[in-house]
Amino acid sequence: MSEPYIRLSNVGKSYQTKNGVVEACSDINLDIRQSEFVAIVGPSGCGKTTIMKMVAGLQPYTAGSITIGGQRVDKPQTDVGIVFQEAIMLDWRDVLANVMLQIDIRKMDRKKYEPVARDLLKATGLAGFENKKPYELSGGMRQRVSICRALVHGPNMLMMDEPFGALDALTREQISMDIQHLWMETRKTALHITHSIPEAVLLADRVVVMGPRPGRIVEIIDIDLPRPRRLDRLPERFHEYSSRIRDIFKSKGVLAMD
Ligand SMILES: Nc1ncnc2c1ncn2[C@@H]1O[C@H](COP(=O)(O)OP(=O)(O)OP(=O)(O)O)[C@@H](O)[C@H]1O
Repeated sequence: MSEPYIRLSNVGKSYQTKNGVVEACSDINLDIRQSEFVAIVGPSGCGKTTIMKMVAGLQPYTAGSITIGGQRVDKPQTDVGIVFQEAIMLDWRDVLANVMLQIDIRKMDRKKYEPVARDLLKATGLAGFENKKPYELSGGMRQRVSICRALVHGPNMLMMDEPFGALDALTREQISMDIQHLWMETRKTALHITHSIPEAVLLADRVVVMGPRPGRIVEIIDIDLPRPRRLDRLPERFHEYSSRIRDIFKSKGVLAMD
């Protein structure tokens, strides 16, 4: 087993607000190996987004330590692509130019990366849409553009914060499959935040299950299922993993079935 690439040791975060201190998460211990796909699933407000932002260096932590490749995270990380819930796009730029935004902001070589952007658009089913404007796309297509933009500069890490949250169920399913294929091709170290138990089990090597705020890790579950995982042929074990996670949420009072 390879050394951990991302390491969170006793990490905690408290926000200072005008109404006092909000403890978002505490005692977070998590090692993520290179090329591993880790999903974090947990109830609203348990600190999932906070954890992702702290790992990406976008939010300082107030306890513990985070290292990536042995280096302490104390500033925004450049070796990461992030996909947020809402596909934020510049309406005056076409699809290709929105993907290339990442390259422009980082002042990287346009000539070198434009073919990469085109390849990513092709891989996500957007060939032929390069010159469309964002407002001409569906929500799912816009989110695909965001995924391409997150990957175009070739980062080692891909972080996704409920990337399918605003999409309809069918589109969510399709994009989950797209993410799986992209990940299988690129083997980025992936951190995926979701409210959806089946989505976490479908995509991840390990699912981190969090309890309610202040969020703590309740359990980390290895998902031992071969890939590609197909939504139309989910094995019995897929449902067993999902039930196990649901049971954890029930035991923590997050889910009530009766
Ligand atoms: N910038 C901030 N200032 C103050 N409090 C914050 C800030 N960001 C988050 N919080 C609080 O920290 C807690 C955790 O928030 P966070 O967004 O990390 O949770 P989450 O699990 O991602 O939630 P959701 O699933 O609803 O997106 C919440 O109580 C939230 O109100």
